[in-house]
Amino acid sequence: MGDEDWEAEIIKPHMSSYVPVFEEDRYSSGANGDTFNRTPASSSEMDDGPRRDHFMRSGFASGRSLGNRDAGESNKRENPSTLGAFGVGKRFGNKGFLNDKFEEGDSSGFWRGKESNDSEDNQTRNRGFPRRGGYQDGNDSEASGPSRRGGRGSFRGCRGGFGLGSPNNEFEQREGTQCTGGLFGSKRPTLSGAGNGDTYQSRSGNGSGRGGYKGLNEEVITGSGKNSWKSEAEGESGDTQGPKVTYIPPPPPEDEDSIFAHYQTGINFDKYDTILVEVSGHDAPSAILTFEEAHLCQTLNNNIAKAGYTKLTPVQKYSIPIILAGRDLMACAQTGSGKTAAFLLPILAHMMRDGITASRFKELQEPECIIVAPTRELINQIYLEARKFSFGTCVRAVVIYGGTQLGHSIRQIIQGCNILCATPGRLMDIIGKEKIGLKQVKYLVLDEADRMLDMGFGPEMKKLLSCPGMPSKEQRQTLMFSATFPEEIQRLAGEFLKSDYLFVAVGQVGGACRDVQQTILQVGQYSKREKLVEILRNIGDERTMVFVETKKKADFIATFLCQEKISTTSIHGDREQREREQALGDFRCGKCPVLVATSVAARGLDIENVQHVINFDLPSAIDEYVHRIGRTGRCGNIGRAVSFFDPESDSHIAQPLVKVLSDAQQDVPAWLEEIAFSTYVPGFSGSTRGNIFASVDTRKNYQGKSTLNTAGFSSSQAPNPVDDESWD
Ligand SMILES: Nc1ncnc2c1ncn2[C@@H]1O[C@H](COP(=O)(O)OP(=O)(O)OP(=O)(O)O)[C@@H](O)[C@H]1O
Repeated sequence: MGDEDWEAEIIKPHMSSYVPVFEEDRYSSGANGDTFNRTPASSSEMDDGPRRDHFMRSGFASGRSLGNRDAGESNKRENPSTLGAFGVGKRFGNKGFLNDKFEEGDSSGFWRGKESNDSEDNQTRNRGFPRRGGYQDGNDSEASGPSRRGGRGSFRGCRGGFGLGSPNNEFEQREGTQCTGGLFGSKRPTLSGAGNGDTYQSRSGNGSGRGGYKGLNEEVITGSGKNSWKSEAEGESGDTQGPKVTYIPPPPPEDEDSIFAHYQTGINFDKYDTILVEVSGHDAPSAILTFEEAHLCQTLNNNIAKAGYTKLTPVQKYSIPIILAGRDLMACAQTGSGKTAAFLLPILAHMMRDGITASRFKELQEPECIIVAPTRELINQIYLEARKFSFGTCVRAVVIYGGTQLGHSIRQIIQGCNILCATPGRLMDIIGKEKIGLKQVKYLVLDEADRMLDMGFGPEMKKLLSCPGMPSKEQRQTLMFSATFPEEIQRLAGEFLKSDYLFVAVGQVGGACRDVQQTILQVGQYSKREKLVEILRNIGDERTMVFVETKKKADFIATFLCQEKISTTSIHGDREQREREQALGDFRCGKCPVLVATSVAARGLDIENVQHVINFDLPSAIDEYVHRIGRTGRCGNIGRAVSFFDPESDSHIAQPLVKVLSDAQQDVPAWLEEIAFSTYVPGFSGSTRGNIFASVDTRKNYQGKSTLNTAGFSSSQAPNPVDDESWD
């Protein structure tokens, strides 16, 4: 299918065939083995350069060499300090790219209207304005950073934007209505996309394009429209304009086998011990080497054993004693290395020690612990972990998130709630409904903390902390975890933490997991689909996540792959929650071995046996790249990530990408280095949100020393006192 077909494809969505799954007559290459193409970029991978005009788009074969003669070569990086060479700043033959740049939506209208970026980060604002035919306007990037195609800078003004009246929450707030007090006084519909006129909404439901979805557990009711900034509560309870969400997620299985189901650690699990760990801040407790040293209660130890954990990961060795000692913590460790248990286990241990009694049925629940995460699927996963580790105790964990019936969330809570796992929008709604009181909160956890504090969720987090009853930071324990921690976000985080918080960095802050073999292929946008199909056919049935930059593209690529008889499903923010969960379920169980996803699935998701990640589109920010490829290569298992690099649109990421590859001791293609040189920016940060390569606790810029150790050996602490003034 040529690119000229894109518009036709999208304007006539495959309503009957969507959700795009082909189970029968499913393509099988028979290549279940290790047939993945790891050959460095060959000339055929290079000849997909930008086309001079639209006519040239027909047919994928008419590629043009980009003049990067060394594209077929790659350099094995032994020395991670490649970046020192960026000062050369020489230019290679890439400048022609710009001259015949093709604007993707020019003829199709698919991405027309660049100012109208409706990234999920931005939806709050964009949905405040009338839109027409969802496929004709705007870039619908879900990128967590500013969109690179057209949307660039569109919300830069929000940077560090605490206090802005216009929350830009990426995935969560989109479900509700809000912002009336902000820059954009309009409301958004409660159901994603439903009611905004997006023509393809109908694909998922009964064909009615406007608020027409009515699924098994859902109905759409138009509310009356009372003004309030609050996002979901009113929307879902019908107080405001917009449809009411009545989806009730199925309860998770209750049997012990399902609760403790887990996958095996991989061959590189023991190599975690060789990773350097840096602890900064003063009086850090020593790391522990074994679970026994944590002196957890018997029930917890039983649960740990049933979960298949026999050995601590580095982030657990350091974080568990720190949390047990009652200290605030910011911890940064590579994707898939066990951060969830690193905070859950000591919190549960404290709760058991404190003799938490089962909270009984009452209208207002006062949880001792609140955990927030940026996406619904992730918070649900954290909840399942909390349920697993608290099995057999009287600690009750509850999960609430957007896209589900508000009444269902309330019913879950009033049955008793010690640990509340929530997405921010739903949490604020429930607090607003006075179903949750904050007075008893002793532990506040921000998972994916850099995301939770950036311009998307930062304002919501601020609101949470200023809610009546929320204990001050001196009276609660605040814990932040992520695989990436841009400097700028670290500074913001200081506001939430006690001044003597500890910072644990396992390996390089913001570094990619070394168990993921990374390959970067130079592929022009019009050759991407062909290349994708080629790779997926080689992969066979191995589980693969394909990341694209926009929701519409996710639909399109999923449909395209189904047409190619590759069993595929998709997850993105314009899908109903029920569909999202179904898609994830189908992917998890292997029914659909290919999941096309936007950034909504980039962080935190822990899915067994994901062997490949393909970046069909590279993200706009390098931290996003690190999280995406971290969906594979988890817990010591080996994974592979292939990224299509289109010089026309991706050169901005070349430099940080080279650094991530070098640091992870991956091959760096010569052509990528050339592009990185030619786009050299002095003092580059690698992220739209500051330097993700903060190799250390940013306080060290002010205070001096920290401690460096390999995991498992306790550190000698002699750091200087923190400059309180900088943080409070
Ligand atoms: N000590 C351990 N022994 C065995 N398995 C473990 C251990 N710790 C964690 N795991 C498992 O490793 C997997 C990854 O853990 P987890 O999801 O907590 O990683 P993460 O560091 O939070 O990743 P991400 O940065 O992607 O969010 C999970 O399946 C978890 O159950």
